[in-house]
Amino acid sequence: MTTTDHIHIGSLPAVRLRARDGAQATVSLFGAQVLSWIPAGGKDQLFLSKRSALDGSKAIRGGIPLIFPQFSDRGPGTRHGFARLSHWRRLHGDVSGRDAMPSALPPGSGIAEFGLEHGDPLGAPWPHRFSLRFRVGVGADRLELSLQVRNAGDSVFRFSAALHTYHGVTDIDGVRVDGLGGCTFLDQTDGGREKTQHEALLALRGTQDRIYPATPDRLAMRDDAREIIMHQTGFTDTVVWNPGPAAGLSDMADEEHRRFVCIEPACITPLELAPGATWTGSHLLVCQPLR
Ligand SMILES: O=P(O)(O)OC[C@H]1O[C@@H](O)[C@H](O)[C@@H](O)[C@@H]1O
Repeated sequence: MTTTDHIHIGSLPAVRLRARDGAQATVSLFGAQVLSWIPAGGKDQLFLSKRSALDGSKAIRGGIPLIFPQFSDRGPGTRHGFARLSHWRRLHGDVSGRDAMPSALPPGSGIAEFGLEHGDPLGAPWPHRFSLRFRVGVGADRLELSLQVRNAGDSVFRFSAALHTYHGVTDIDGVRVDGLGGCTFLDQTDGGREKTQHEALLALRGTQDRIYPATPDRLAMRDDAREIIMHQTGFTDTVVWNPGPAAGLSDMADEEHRRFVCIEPACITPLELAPGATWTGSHLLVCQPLR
């Protein structure tokens, strides 16, 4: 049986989805942020900082923050957009067939959909009429995420979007990212300079903040215990971020930077959306234990 429990994480209302095979995901309504993903028979794959605010006073540090409509400080609005700071609604009804992407989830998966519209409190400062739908599905070894952006107004708007996934790892030194060899990237730690990644496997050393435009739609992240295969559609770019030891983030404990790497499917250069048009970006994560 699939179940959905309404729970609280800190003081934030959240939904826990449980698939028939025991796989589960927890999604905070604050930000529609996935905070935990446990594949069937496995353990949590996501990092959540011990020092994260969990009361809606600021963005949650960990899980999968949903970035919209601005990436980082690349625009006049809220850093990384208002979606991660907004209170979303759980949408009811049949959500299984609505998505543009064919689902790779097995029968008996847990699925829920969340919505945010213009006019919702924090969306108000953005002067465009929009409708966001975020679908989360979990089952077996996989987590499937799909973000739909609709222009509900009568003029074109531009937006960026990303799924800022914090992959939990045993230790950052043992992490390798596969699939970005030969790709160019903008090195955010070096004034945004364009460089090429010559090595086939990316090792994470010190501070890393890279935007890879036009990435392959399949990447993999490996640490000592498992491999996470990532597929993205709609999202054209990938961001790889780890703050390193010197970042001094107030919502992260000492040494916690060693426990995650962010690999983010993204559209950094703003996309244009015509009135009535819809854009969909999807992300599929598959967890494979290493033998
Ligand atoms: O601290 P924030 O706002 O969650 O941002 C975290 C990081 O997010 C990454 O996506 C950016 O590339 C980094 O530059 C940024 O530091």
